[in-house]
Amino acid sequence: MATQKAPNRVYYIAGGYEQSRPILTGSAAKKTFNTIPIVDVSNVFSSSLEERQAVAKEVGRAAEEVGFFYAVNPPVSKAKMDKAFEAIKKFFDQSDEEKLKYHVDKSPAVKGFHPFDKEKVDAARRESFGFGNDYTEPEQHVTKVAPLGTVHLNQWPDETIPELRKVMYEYYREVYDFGKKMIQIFALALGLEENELDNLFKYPLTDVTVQHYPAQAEPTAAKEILYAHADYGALTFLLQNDPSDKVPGLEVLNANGVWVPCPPMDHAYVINTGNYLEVLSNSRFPSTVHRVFSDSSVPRFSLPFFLSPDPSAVIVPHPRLVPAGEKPRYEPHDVGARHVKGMMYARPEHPYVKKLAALGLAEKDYRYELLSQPMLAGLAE
Ligand SMILES: O=C(O)CCC(=O)C(=O)O
Ligand SMILES: [Fe+2]
Repeated sequence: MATQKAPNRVYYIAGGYEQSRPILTGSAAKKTFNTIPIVDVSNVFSSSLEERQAVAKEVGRAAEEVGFFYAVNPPVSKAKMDKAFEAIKKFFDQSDEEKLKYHVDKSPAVKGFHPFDKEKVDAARRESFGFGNDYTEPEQHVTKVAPLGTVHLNQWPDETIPELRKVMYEYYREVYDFGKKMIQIFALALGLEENELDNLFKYPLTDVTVQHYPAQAEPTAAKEILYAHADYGALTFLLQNDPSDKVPGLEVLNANGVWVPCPPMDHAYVINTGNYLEVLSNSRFPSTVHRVFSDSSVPRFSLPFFLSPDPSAVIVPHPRLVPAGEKPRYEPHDVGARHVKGMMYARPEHPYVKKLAALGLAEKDYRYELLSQPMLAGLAE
């Protein structure tokens, strides 16, 4: 974080770096969004290409102008969304001792429970529980069976809250299918063939990271409880608290440096494009900056599903989206290598990261199997 911040600029983290932009007012203000668009996605699985194209057109407009939209009528069961929230609340309600049994330090891919950061007393307070792609789990065998030598990445409280794994997977399977379908919708939105991006998302990296921002005993002025950032993956599908809880929170930054509220909407997703789609689209679909801003007078839960390309994929601006005679705006992004690098940067104290660092590998040799198949990487237990 920079020490000196100019009052007329907004600061955020994007692409792993702190960046900033001016707050533009009066005649300097640009034409930009002031609300989050709403797209009815009930036709994404329609058998009619025309109907899917119609959704894609609206998605494309929202992605280009805002980078965020509410997806109403998604093909994911409302009851499954509700059950996922209920079970996860039960998880967070447990004692610290119980929750710490699933500490992210115990997973080579940093899945599990992430406690409050005790050192940052005055900063944003949130704890989280995450799981994602782990093809050793039978629940994911419909997608892929892990090759020999793959270790468990996820951690589940099967003994204390057996329903957590069950309901999370019931939810996951639906949001996963929706996510893959949305990749096709985004392909159409970019003027590509519907299945043209599918080979980049065959066995994608996924993360469901449930966030819990507890209510604070002492009321404070509203502040950033999740720092301003742009998402790293391809697409994020966010569910927030039940809107009847009246918990505001998410805010999206427009081109004038103004924060636009994006409060919960009943059983609707907030979908936003992350860095990989920004690269793929040669910046037509920006990865828009957002934050969580709240006075923390009420607890807040959020349930994002992060979809990234396959760890073996290398993402480049699609050749048909780079104007003739121009250079692509981005260098190739090696998904697996970036994932490992990002983890090593963000979690230098993680026991597994320390082992990895001790190997002294060159960044070009980073690959996802270093996490999922440590034996093959020479990191046998
Ligand atoms: O908690 C939220 O609603 C936002 C979460 C988010 O932006 C993120 O984890 O990237
Ligand atoms: Fe985010």
